[in-house]
Amino acid sequence: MKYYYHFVVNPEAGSGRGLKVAKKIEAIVKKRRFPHQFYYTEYAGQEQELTTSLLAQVLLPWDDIYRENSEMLYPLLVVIGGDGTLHQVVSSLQESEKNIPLGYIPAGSGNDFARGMRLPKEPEQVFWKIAGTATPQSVTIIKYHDQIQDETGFAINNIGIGLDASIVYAANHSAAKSNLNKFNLGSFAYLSAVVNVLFRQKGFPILVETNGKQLNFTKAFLCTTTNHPYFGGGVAIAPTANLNEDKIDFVLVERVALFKIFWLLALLTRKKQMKSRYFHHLSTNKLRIVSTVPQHGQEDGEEMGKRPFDITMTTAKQLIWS
Ligand SMILES: Nc1ncnc2c1ncn2[C@@H]1O[C@H](COP(=O)(O)OP(=O)(O)OP(=O)(O)O)[C@@H](O)[C@H]1O
Repeated sequence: MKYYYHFVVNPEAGSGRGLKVAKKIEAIVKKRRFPHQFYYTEYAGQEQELTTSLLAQVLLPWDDIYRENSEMLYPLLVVIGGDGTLHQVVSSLQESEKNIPLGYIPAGSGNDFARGMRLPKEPEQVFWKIAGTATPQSVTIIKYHDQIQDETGFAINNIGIGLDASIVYAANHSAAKSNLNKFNLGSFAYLSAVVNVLFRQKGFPILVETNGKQLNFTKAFLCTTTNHPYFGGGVAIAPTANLNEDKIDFVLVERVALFKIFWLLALLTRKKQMKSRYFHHLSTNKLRIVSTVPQHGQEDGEEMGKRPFDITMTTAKQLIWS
């Protein structure tokens, strides 16, 4: 089996890193004469449109038969971009219910999914790993349904209600981001949003249901469901989570006095957060979270809006060429 590579690229990911990575990969596939085509997005959300048209025209569901067929030119979708781009493409693939695999070459600023997958750092190495793979691996992602909005979706990293989502919102809407992005200092906007929100985010009541048990928290602060350890650009919030297990991990941190939050952050940097009694963690394959007080939500770093939630999360499977 050989591949016809279909590269969907967000050139803007990682403040322009997407384009640089795509050019490196283009040099390889041209030199080696690998059949390929590049599709560059020109605006946010176009990656979904491109995926939908590739689904209709060229992509084929994976079947082990292809592996045996040396004459076969299998159409392989490869995403070059950050977590947000990957989120959009995977959502389109999942909605199609066609069991389509994809390769992923990270080029964002956070790259949490790539960390969870333990992909090599250099894009060329990631490409050669894809090119040398004969069969995709099945990884666990999150499927959700929100009862209130009757909305279904998928996440490749995490879904958060509360602190992390407020940070995403604040960073996206901060004056610092729009002024500083052109100098490549988006991370300053992120840091200032973190500090700002840490001071302002209040505790909120939340109900969690899993395995027939109900847990009530009166002062939730950070409430995140994840399928691998990392969030927020490399913070190992759930160190024991694993993409290859049919489980999702739920993490809740209670609102406590500010000095205790800084203590918790210090524990977090050493992956010792489990020691705190304000840190709660569980691993499951089905979870319902109810927040009647409107809170910001985020899915893979994309805003879900400020709203009440009654959200049920289960595991889903995505084939990754790696
Ligand atoms: N050509 C484009 N111009 C502007 N935005 C785009 C374009 N193509 C895609 N997008 C949008 O950019 C957003 C962010 O992309 P992405 O997450 O891949 O990059 P990033 O934020 O730099 O990386 P990370 O999420 O890993 O930190 C996504 O919502 C995506 O839909």
